[in-house]
Amino acid sequence: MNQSKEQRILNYVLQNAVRGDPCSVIDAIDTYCSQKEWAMNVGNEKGLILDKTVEEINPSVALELGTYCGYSAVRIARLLKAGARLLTVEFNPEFAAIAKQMIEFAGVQDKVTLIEGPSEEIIPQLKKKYEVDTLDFVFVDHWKDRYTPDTILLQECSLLRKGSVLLADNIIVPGAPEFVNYIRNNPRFQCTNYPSHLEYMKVQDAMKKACTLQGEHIRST
Ligand SMILES: O=C(NCCCOCn1ccc2cnccc21)c1cc(-c2ccc(F)cc2)cc(O)c1O
Ligand SMILES: [Mg+2]
Repeated sequence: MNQSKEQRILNYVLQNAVRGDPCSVIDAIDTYCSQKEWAMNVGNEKGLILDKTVEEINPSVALELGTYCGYSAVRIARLLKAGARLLTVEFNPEFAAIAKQMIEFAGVQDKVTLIEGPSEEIIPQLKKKYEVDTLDFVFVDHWKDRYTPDTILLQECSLLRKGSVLLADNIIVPGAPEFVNYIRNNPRFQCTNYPSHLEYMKVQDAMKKACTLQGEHIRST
């Protein structure tokens, strides 16, 4: 049975990166995916936008929707302060298995909880099963038609507070038009656009940051 692309990416990292060195893992994935086989990691250009957003927020509790091979989980986790944690959700079991090995090789496993399953099932479990109060940061990078329903679900589950920040990948390619429409017209969010390029390509893409202006509050009247 021949190997999957994701297995080849992991093998390349195991042979070319340094165990316990997250930056070498990130660089190895970017090298492989720009020279050998394209893959849907956020990549280095958008990765720098992700880094700056994480450093700005310095989150204690972060959520990622869409782990894939673990590239952005490693990117986020390497920047987290002692005691801070990242919960990352992956729907595809094969991808989750690859990501688990990637995260462990990078040495960030103590900061990362990898959860396998659909976001619409996992999000309502975060408070009770995963002992989350509210989320400081959410990186949204899963099915593009789930960006809006899951942003609504996060609010319904009282997981967003005043100041919680969402960062969404792929605003242009593959695109998340209904999310752009939803978040732009929602007074609860303050948005910022970050034009960039599709990972490893010269194609235009963008990320959108949405800051929550008001969290869960008792509805007056
Ligand atoms: O599709 C993409 N990502 C999503 C993966 C599935 O996510 C499924 N998934 C992961 C957790 C999770 C939790 N609940 C439900 C579904 C859940 C994605 C696609 C492209 C892309 C751009 C150009 C192309 F020609 C082809 C592809 C680029 C990206 O950066 C992406 O992120
Ligand atoms: Mg993406």
